[in-house]
Amino acid sequence: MSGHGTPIPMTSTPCGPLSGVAEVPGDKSISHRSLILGAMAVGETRITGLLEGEDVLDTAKAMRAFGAEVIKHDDGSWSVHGVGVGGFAEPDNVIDCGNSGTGVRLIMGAMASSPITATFTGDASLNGRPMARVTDPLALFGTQTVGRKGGRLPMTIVGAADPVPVRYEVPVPSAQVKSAVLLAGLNAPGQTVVIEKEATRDHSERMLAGFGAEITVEDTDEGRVITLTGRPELKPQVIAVPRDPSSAAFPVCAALLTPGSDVLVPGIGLNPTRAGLFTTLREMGADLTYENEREEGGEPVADLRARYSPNMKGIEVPPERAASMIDEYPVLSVVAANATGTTMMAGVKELRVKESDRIDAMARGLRANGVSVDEGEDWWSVTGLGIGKVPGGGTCESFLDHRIAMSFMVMGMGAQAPVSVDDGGPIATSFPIFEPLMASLGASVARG
Ligand SMILES: O=C(O)C1=C[C@@H](OP(=O)(O)O)[C@@H](O)[C@H](O)C1
Ligand SMILES: C=C(OP(=O)(O)O)C(=O)O
Repeated sequence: MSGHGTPIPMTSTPCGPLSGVAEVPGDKSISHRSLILGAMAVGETRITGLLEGEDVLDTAKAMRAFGAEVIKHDDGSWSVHGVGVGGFAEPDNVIDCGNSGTGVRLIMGAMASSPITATFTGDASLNGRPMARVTDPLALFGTQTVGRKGGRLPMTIVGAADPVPVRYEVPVPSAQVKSAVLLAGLNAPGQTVVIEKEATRDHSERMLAGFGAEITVEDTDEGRVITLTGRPELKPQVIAVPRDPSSAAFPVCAALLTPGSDVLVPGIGLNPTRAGLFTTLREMGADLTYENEREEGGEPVADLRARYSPNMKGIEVPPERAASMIDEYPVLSVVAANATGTTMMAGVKELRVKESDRIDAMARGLRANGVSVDEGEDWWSVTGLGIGKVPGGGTCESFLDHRIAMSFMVMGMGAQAPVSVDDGGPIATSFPIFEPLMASLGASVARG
């Protein structure tokens, strides 16, 4: 539950070379879904590689509150004893999802078509984020919602006693909205159809199929049409969570920026709906290779090898790539500052409603460290200074946002003077081993 504790200032000092193997934690999106779908299956789902970050641990707690048994074993694996679709019990207290948009939005969907009531809250960041994007489609199933002005948490959802299936075209590119509707559709009789104009991460579709739901995906002129048949009996699964590409982004980018570096980041999920950053970095001229490409647990996986890349050039990132790298723009902007020429990032309005307004948060911190940024409502551009030329020396606000804090720590590694953040506490939401992992590669990230 980020944002409840004392701020943890952190400073990253220029370093290099970084070398070694960076074993980043499990994928956050797949971890949330493993717990939620496990709770909606009948029997025991076994999970290895679960991300034990605060966001996912809050989802584990929530699944217990809805009646599932969630256990961590001594060998580090997890079990979820599910209650079946439609089997959720009414929680006897408020569900606190901490800092996690994915957690709260998916759980709202999962409970929406059951005759129970639940109240959701989060930290100051989450309580400022828009929830109408989820509660609007959930109302079509028959739920009622009472929240704060502007559709903000804390919010109570009265689940539909007699849910009806829906057909819904998602108005914003959001896998969270898509997934909330699909999860609600599980307990509605008949076919729920979700249409997305732009493809977003497809873990829910893949995992629902894995759990035995009847689900089809068609690419049509309307967009991706996903059809789910309600009221399946979900079968428990054995899940090996691949390592998170969004976490891999930090050691990868750090290696590109620090002289002499050569870092291997093994076992990274390279689902094409997630891999946009790596494509972009290669277009910029990064020395980034995929080794040992394979399939694990229904997801494409590879070992990433990143080496110091002194000759990267700014590019225009195609807007249609945005969804596949939406969480990676903050750290991309740090790489862009170390490239030559301008990097233009357009079609990224969604960045303004994440844990922070990420365009604003990065622009402030980049400027405080000597980098020029231009911005509009749905675009921003960074003027590259060339490798190693970012002055640094500034302190950045992290705005309760893990990705902002980690991006500025990476910036400090390749800058001319140390870079500080006012609060690195939120890093524990998605990457609890960030500090020891970066230290093991040779980076100098210190508290204070
Ligand atoms: O579905 C998911 O697991 C996620 C979807 C994305 O959010 P949006 O759906 O809001 O784009 C992403 O930013 C988040 O970190 C995880
Ligand atoms: C946007 C993110 O997470 P969430 O929406 O789950 O809070 C993220 O992890 O970058």
